[in-house]
This record gives sequence, C-alpha cells and structure tokens, in this order.
Amino acid sequence: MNSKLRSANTVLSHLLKTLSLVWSASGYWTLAWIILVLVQGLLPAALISLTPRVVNALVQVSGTGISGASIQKVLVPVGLMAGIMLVGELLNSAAEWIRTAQSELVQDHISGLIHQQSVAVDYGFYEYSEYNDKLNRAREGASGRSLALLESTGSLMQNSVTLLAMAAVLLPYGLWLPTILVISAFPAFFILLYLNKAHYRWSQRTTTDRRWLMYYDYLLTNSTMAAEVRLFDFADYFQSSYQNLRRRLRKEQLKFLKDQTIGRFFAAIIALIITGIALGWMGRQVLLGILTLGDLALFFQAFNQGQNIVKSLLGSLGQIYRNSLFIGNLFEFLQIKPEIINPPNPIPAPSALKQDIKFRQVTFRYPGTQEAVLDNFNLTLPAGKIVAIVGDNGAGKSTLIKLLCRFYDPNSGSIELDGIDLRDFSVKELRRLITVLFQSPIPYYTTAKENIALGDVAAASNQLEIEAAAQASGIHEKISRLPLGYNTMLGKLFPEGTDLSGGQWQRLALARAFFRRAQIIILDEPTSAMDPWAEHDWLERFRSLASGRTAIVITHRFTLAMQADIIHVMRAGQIVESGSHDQLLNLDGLYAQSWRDQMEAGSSTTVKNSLI
Ligand SMILES: Nc1ncnc2c1ncn2[C@@H]1O[C@H](COP(=O)(O)OP(=O)(O)OP(=O)(O)O)[C@@H](O)[C@H]1O
Repeated sequence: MNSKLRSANTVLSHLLKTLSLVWSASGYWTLAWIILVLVQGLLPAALISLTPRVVNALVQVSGTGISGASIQKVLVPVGLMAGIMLVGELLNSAAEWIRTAQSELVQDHISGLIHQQSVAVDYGFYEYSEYNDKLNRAREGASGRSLALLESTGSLMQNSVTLLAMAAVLLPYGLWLPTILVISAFPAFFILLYLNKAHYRWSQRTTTDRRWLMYYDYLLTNSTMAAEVRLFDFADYFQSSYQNLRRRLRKEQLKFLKDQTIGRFFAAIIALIITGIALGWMGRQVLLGILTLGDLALFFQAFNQGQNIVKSLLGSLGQIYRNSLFIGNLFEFLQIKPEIINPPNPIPAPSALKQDIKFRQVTFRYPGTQEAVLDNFNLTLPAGKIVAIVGDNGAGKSTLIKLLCRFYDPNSGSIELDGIDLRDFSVKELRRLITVLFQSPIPYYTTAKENIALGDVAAASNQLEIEAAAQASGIHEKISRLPLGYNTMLGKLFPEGTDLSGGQWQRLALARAFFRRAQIIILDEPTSAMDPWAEHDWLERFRSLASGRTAIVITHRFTLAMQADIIHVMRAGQIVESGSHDQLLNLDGLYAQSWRDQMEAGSSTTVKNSLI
C-alpha cells in the first residue's frame, strides 16, 4: 500500500514538474491549450443533449408532410447541432496549431536544459557508464515524453469534463448507469497500468544495450572509423553484433506488444458484455413505454461514447503513469549536482603566478576504483619555468593535469597556486588561468579562424592575436595557403571543408591553446604527430612564447624533454628523479638509462618504451 502511495506521489510530482517545465517553455500557449481542452470537453455532451430534441421532433413531424412549420421544428435543433459541430472542427484545427507551437517551444527548452546540465556536471561523470546511461535516458525522447505527458493530461482533463457532462445527461435515467459506465473500463485500466510498468522496467534495464546499438552504429557509419573499418574488415563483425542485439530487443518489445493486445482484447470483451446488459435494460424500458425513442437514441449515444471516453480517460491515466516514469529520468539527470563547486567566498585568482604550483601530500583514486593513482604525492613546479614530466604509460601524468584543472579533487592533500588551495578559487577563474593542449586534440569542423578563437571566445575578433598564435604553433603558413585563408572551413563534415593532416590539426590545437594567453600552459604530448624537424622549429617558438609563464610539458620524447628547465621522471604515481637534462644524465639513473637506450636505438623520438 505504502509503495503504491509513493508511486502515485512520484507520478504526481513528475506531472507537476512537467507542467511547470511546459509552462516556463510556453506560458501563453499552455494557457490557450487549457482553455481549448476544457471547451472541447463540453462539446460531446452538448451534442448528445440535443439528440432527444432532434429525434422527438422527427417523430412528431414524420408523416405530416413537408411544410414550413414541420421543417422549422426540426431545423432549430439540427442547426444547433451543426453549429456545435462546426465549433468542434474549428477547435480541433486550433488545437493542432497550438500543439505544434507548444511542442517546438518545449523541445527547444528541454534541449537547452539538457545541454546546460551536460556542461554543468563534473567532467568525471563522463568517464562512467552509469552517467552515460543517465544522460542517454534523459535524452531518449525527453521532449517527446513531456509532450506525451502533456497530451495525456490534456486528454484526461478533456475526457473528465466530457464524462461529467455525460453523467449529468445520464443521471435522470438512474445513478447506476453512469456508475456501471465507469466500472466497465476498469479492467482495461489495470491491464494497461501493469503493462506500462513492465515496459518501463524493461526500458531501464536495456539502456546500456541501446547505447551499445548507438556505438555499433557509430563504428559503422562515422567518418573517423571509415579507414579502419575497411582495412581491418571488421564491418561484418560489428554489423552482426548490432543485428543480434537488435533481434533480442525487438523480440522482447514485440512480446510486450502481444501481451498488450491480448490484455486489451479481454478488457474490451468485458466492456462489451456490460454495454449489452445496459442496452437490454433500456430496450425493455422502451418496450414497456416508459422511455421515448429520443431517450433511447440519447442513451445509446451517451453510453456508447461514454464508454469510449472512460476507456480513453483511464488510458490517459495509464499514459500519464508511464510517461511520468520516463520523464523521471530527465528530472533525475537534471538533478545531478556537480561536486566540483565554487567555495562560498572565492579568493580572486592571481593575475600572474609568482611562486609556484605545489602538489602537497596528494592522494587520489578515481571514483569507483580501489587503487590510488597518486599516493602522498609531492611536487613543486616553479613559476615562470618550463617543466617536463616524463614517465611510462599509466604513471599518472595526465591525472596530474586533471587534478590541476579541477576536473577532480584529491581524496586528501592539496594542490596550491602561490600557496592558495585550488579549491579556494572560483572554478571558472581557476580554469581561466590554465590552457591545455590535450593528448588527442579535437578537430572542430568550423573555420580555421574559429578553431583558434575557441581558445578564448571573448577575444574571438582579435585577428592579429589569432595569427600570432598560429605563427607560434607553426600553422600560419598552411592556413595562409588555404583557399579562403583563415576563413576556410576545416574538416569534411560540412560543404567546402578542407581537411588537415594529423600534425596540422595538432598545430592548430596548439594555436588554440596559445591564443588563450593563460598563465599556466600545459601541453600533453604536444608534438606527438609532428616530425622531428617540425618539432625542433616549434620548440624555438615555444620557448619565447612561454617566457614569463609557467609551462608543464608531458612528453615521451627526450628531444622535447631535454629543452625544459627541470625534468621530473614519474613512475607509478611518484616522482623518482628530478633535475635538468645534464643533471639527470650525471645521476645515471632511470632517465640516463632511457636516454642511452634511445640514442643507441638511433631514434631520438620516444622515451615511452625505454622507461618501462
Ligand atoms: N577515469 C579513470 N578511471 C579509473 N582509472 C583511471 C582513469 N583514468 C586513468 N586511470 C588510471 O590511472 C592511472 C594513471 O593514468 P594516466 O592517464 O594519468 O597515466 P599517464 O601517465 O598519463 O599515461 P600515458 O603516458 O599512457 O598517457 C592508470 O593506471 C589508468 O588506468
């Protein structure tokens, strides 16, 4: 009983939230819709109440011949009926118009909310399957569901008004008639309720399956995958995975449909039996001369329509229940609270870093994992220097960046800028101090200019700075040779797009990072896609660009690391060696060993394997 109450409460709360959401998206349209629905609800009963007048008038004039008086007798109620029908048609058309306008507004509003929330949640959420499930559920027809909820609420309101009016019309024939009318629809209601709940549970259970489908679809249809799909010839493999999963889901879904059809059929039989009994009684009354033919016509119409209305009314209740369960996913998603938040009284971020960045006794494990990636980790990065961090795969280098950007907070210990804990700054201001070139730079399918300007949208119109950033990253020459220079569309996704090579995209991303003109420059494998010559040319420019700022370069390349003022060697979440290139060679430790290995191998490009 308690759980039933709770579930009714949830439905009500979701319904109210949806109405308020729809209201804020389309206030006036919603008001117009409510009025329309109520008026539409009254029309069927108004029509039916005119039926006895029409029938009885016809009975009176039948056989009296065609005369002005007899036509007039029939014409008035028939004219009234036609008028009501006309108004009904008018309202139907208006309803469609209002519904479309409302639906567009609501869809845009909900998309806006989802986009807003997708950006507001912590970065860390994206690294977890459950979050992706939540996001997917919220997106899956979120706007469709809210509109369906609105639609069924409207239909519930309209049908309730009609039913009340019908009941009022039927009441003079006895209280039991409206009562039996309502009861006859109950079996259908309970069947629908049960099946809706089962369908919702199934849908929740299969969210990850549907994400798998999206993933297979992406693998088979996305341009970034096109080369590997062809070369490794694994299209059949993923296609059959897709088809197998679809087959299973389709089978389960069709079973629901079958159960629903059988359930509905039995419910309809019950309703039919009840109508038969009521009609039998009415026929008896007519035979006994208690009721007129007009009454019989009214009863037949009212009972027949009434039963349909009750059915659809209870159907709407079932729909409301079902859609409110689904819409709950949207509200659940919108309620996710980020954990990386601003302090109550943020300290203004420094305009320039004066002392250092300090990791103090930092212990960090990724949420949901047992093993600490950093355990009592200490590191000082002096202001105004270029620091390189080298280390083997999985040593924890990128994790340092994520912590510094406050994508995550440490489990214990602190990270400080000039002695102030990162958590004491506003998140936005802190991030404004930092620019990062991530390991896999993102190609934005827009103009070359915009690709760079995205580093600092507020300064997007500063063409000189954009070009300076492009010069510094070594992509200016290439952009200048493009058909429309900085205004050339990049990527092949949109018309007239020009594609760049991997190394050129990387340089462009670098230009974006430089354009930000932030105090702390972090580069994660900045030259991985560049050839050694390009790397050398680039290093020169980077030095001058980074002067006066603090740069952290994470790299597997010795040729790059050796240029840094200080090199830290990281292994298994700890700094194991630190110093300049020469100092580390003199130390004759891990760094020196890796360096020699690389030189002997005749490749100056990577330290990755030799540090393992
Ligand atoms: N989101 C995550 N959830 C759980 N564990 C993670 C997550 N991201 C990274 N790790 C783990 O943390 C450890 C450090 O990863 P990190 O990416 O910091 O290494 P890295 O030094 O940057 O490696 P690489 O040189 O290969 O880029 C690894 O063992 C990795 O498996």
